[in-house]
Amino acid sequence: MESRSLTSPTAACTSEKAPGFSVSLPGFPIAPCGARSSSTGLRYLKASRDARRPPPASHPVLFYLRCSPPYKDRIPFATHPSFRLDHFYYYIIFKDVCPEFSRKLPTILKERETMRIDFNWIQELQQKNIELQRRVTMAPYTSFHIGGPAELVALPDTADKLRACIELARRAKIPYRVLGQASNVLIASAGYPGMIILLRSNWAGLSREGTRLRADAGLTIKRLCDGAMQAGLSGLERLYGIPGSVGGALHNNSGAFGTELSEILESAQILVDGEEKTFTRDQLRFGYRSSLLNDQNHVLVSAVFRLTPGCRQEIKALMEETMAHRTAKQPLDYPSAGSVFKRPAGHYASALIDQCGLKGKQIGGAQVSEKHAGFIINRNQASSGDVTALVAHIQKEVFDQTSVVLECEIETL
Ligand SMILES: NC(=O)C1=CN([C@@H]2O[C@H](COP(=O)(O)OP(=O)(O)OC[C@H]3O[C@@H](n4cnc5c(N)ncnc54)[C@H](OP(=O)(O)O)[C@@H]3O)[C@@H](O)[C@H]2O)C=CC1
Ligand SMILES: C=C(O[C@H]1[C@H](O)[C@@H](CO)O[C@H](OP(=O)(O)OP(=O)(O)OC[C@H]2O[C@@H](n3ccc(=O)[nH]c3=O)[C@H](O)[C@@H]2O)[C@@H]1NC(C)=O)C(=O)O
Repeated sequence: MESRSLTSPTAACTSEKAPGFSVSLPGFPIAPCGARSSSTGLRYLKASRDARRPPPASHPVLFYLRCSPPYKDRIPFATHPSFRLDHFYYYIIFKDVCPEFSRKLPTILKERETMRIDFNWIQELQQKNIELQRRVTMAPYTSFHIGGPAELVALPDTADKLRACIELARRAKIPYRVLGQASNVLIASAGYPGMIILLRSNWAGLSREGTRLRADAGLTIKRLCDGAMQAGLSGLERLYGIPGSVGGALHNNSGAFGTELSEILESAQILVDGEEKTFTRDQLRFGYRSSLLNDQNHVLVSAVFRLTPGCRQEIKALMEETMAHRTAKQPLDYPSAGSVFKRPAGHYASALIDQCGLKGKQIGGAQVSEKHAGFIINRNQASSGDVTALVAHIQKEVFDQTSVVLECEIETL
């Protein structure tokens, strides 16, 4: 009975990405998240991060652990001060498959009672006056309106603070992501087990130097375009309406209507392993929806765009035309993350999806837009699972019917 209950969830475990840290209890090394320990003979199930319910009474659960503080009082043992706060997963350990652990647990708990809970990393950030929020539901921060709680959201407003967030996350082995407008990401409904560093209005300066504009990474593309228009500077008209930030847009070399943002980039200030460096456009190795910023060690701080003098009225008119075109073609009245798939060589993903008869296809609350097949819209309280199931369905159908592999443009966290 118990071994049956272990079988299928184990498969689910292995399919999940290992976030790069592990739980360790003295004397009982537990394998990194997403894997099963066999060398110690300790078998365990890494439960869904959604698993906030106590396990059913029929399960001989010895130990049910989730280490992040907000829920620890709901879960037996997790309240025990012996567990470090450097991991965020639930572990269900079954008594029968782990008699040795069961026997040693009281000793382990006693040993660890003397250990200090490691809140230090959060305190260190607080001491630097970095704005922090705990257990933030991410859905309202995303263009998809999907996403469960992130353990920590940090809103640094200086380069030193940004550096401190990244350094601490690395030192404490906490997963982290730098996000802008979160318009190109799908955040798991179960939440993000680490720190989201948000660069938004806290990081959104814009200044003019002749025909150049210097923009901070968190500035929205809309504000950048508005700034250019007001300064009578041309070059950004076709990018008007792109929903992201300068950082996110350069990260994936965003483009629309035949223009890519990188085309007008002159240089960029980038944090590389804690050190701020200046990169020229060529050094950033821009490609279709890719750049050097795809490497997580490179975080854009600010960018300088070289524009050309133009007529303010004409620039404004072209921006309005671009926006009207977008509104006519794209389902902007529903939450989405824009194009879900990159254009495969020689094809348009949207056209292939359309040809395969997938417009309107719905799984749960997620639907292939009837207006533009390249978009998945959050039609009705979609979960991240609805979206990923629909993505998989589209990829399979398109491959079966056309032999073309569709690669995701959106990033899943
Ligand atoms: N053309 C269109 O109509 C649409 C286009 N998009 C595109 O997606 C872009 C996403 O922008 P945005 O919403 O702000 O991005 P997101 O917040 O969605 O982040 C997307 C990725 O960009 C990276 N990123 C964000 N900020 C930085 C930074 N300062 N330095 C380095 N990497 C960064 C992150 O990488 P990591 O995880 O490694 O930290 C993240 O994975 C838009 O600007 C647009 O280009 C989206 C929707 C529609
Ligand atoms: C929305 C995004 O960017 C968009 C950008 O707004 C638009 C406009 O320039 O061009 C790209 O979309 P796209 O590849 O779907 O381009 P579109 O011009 O809209 O459509 C391409 C082709 O597919 C056809 N098409 C489109 C939608 C549809 O339902 N059916 C269909 O057959 C169109 O007729 C056209 O012949 C960008 N996407 C990618 C992955 O390159 C984004 O990156 O998130």
